[in-house]
Amino acid sequence: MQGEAAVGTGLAQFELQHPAAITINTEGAFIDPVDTTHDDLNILLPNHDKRVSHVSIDIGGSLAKIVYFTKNHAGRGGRLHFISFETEKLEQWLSFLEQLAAQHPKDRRVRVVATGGGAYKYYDRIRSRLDVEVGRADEMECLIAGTSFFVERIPKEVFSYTDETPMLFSEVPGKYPYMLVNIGSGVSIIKVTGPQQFERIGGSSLGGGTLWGLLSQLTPANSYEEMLEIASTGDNRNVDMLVGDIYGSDYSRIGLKSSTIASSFGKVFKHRTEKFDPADISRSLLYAVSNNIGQLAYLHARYHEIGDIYFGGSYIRGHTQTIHTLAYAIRFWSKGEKTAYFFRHEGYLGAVGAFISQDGLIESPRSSPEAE
Ligand SMILES: Nc1ncnc2c1ncn2[C@@H]1O[C@H](COP(=O)(O)OP(=O)(O)O)[C@@H](O)[C@H]1O
Ligand SMILES: CC(C)(COP(=O)(O)O)[C@@H](O)C(=O)NCCC(=O)O
Repeated sequence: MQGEAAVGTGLAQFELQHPAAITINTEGAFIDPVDTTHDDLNILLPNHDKRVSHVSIDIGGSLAKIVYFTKNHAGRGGRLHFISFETEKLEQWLSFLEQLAAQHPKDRRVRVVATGGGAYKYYDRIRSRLDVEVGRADEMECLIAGTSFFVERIPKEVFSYTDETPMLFSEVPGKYPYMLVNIGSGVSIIKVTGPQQFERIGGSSLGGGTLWGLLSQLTPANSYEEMLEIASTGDNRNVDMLVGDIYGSDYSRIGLKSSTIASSFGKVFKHRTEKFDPADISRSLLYAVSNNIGQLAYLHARYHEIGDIYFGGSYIRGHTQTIHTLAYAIRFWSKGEKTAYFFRHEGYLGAVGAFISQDGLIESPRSSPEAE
């Protein structure tokens, strides 16, 4: 992020403040309106004409996210593609990378820029399987670079949430300092004070892996999507103990409405011989994890005097109840003083950061100066 002045100035080039940076021409960039599913949101780059000879992959604890560029056959520009696989299904993402490498012009070999823990864990596997150059880029640096790229360069990427307008594309402040809360398998909270200037100020092990892990034991859901779907039909009041269940009404003296959750899963113990509905359980746990992250985010933002909080990570997955819960938690605790922002490509901050940073080349030298 280049500071307030850079936002909305229509600057065509995105350059990381980094010696190994590459330039992506983002003039006229937009999210393809034809792509309607959450997983298939290509970004069109109508003016990027330079050759791109690399792909990036962010290999996290749960998902491996890939970003790659294809040129338009007819005319200028091209598109950025986004695709993810479960990390443990190694064969799937390795063979996808293999296919991408095979499609590349024979005179220029593709390079892989990898980030996330798997860039270390699976480094030898990727190298031996693909026989390509593999560079590694730091996960936190990539997250911040990707955030800047999306915030500054991609219109209608970042949004805030209100009940009336679940995706509000108002002017994004884009100023420092801001806080990034990345909800992947675990949660990382990062304070960003300038271009590539950041500090990881907190984290939590209660993140996406927790929700998905517990629900895969407690419900018959076979996929994360299925779990989110059933969560949206559930009623958490059958599982959670509300203020009203304890007081019989609001507890207005300390500002708690009767509908406020007093204790997540608090009703289960009393009725432990009953079989609870998986949909109610899913919704309750989704609220519990999201509320907890929302409150943690607020407390960090308050302590560090930060007003703008960006939430990333595949945990969110465009799911309205999750976004609502996080946005509500920030609004409620900050009494409307802080704002939560979300991304349409929320799971790809790190992968996009790796794509534009090219840090990995530090470890494997460039084969050609024009290769990007
Ligand atoms: N298809 C999916 N399979 C498993 N988990 C998913 C899926 N889609 C979203 N998630 C959620 O996203 C989390 C992973 O988020 P991500 O940002 O990719 O983190 P990581 O880098 O740790 O893999 C999972 O723990 C889960 O909560
Ligand atoms: C170790 C991690 C940075 C790895 O990133 P992830 O694969 O979860 O996206 C993340 O899981 C994390 O920050 N966990 C929380 C650790 C803690 O602060 O308690």
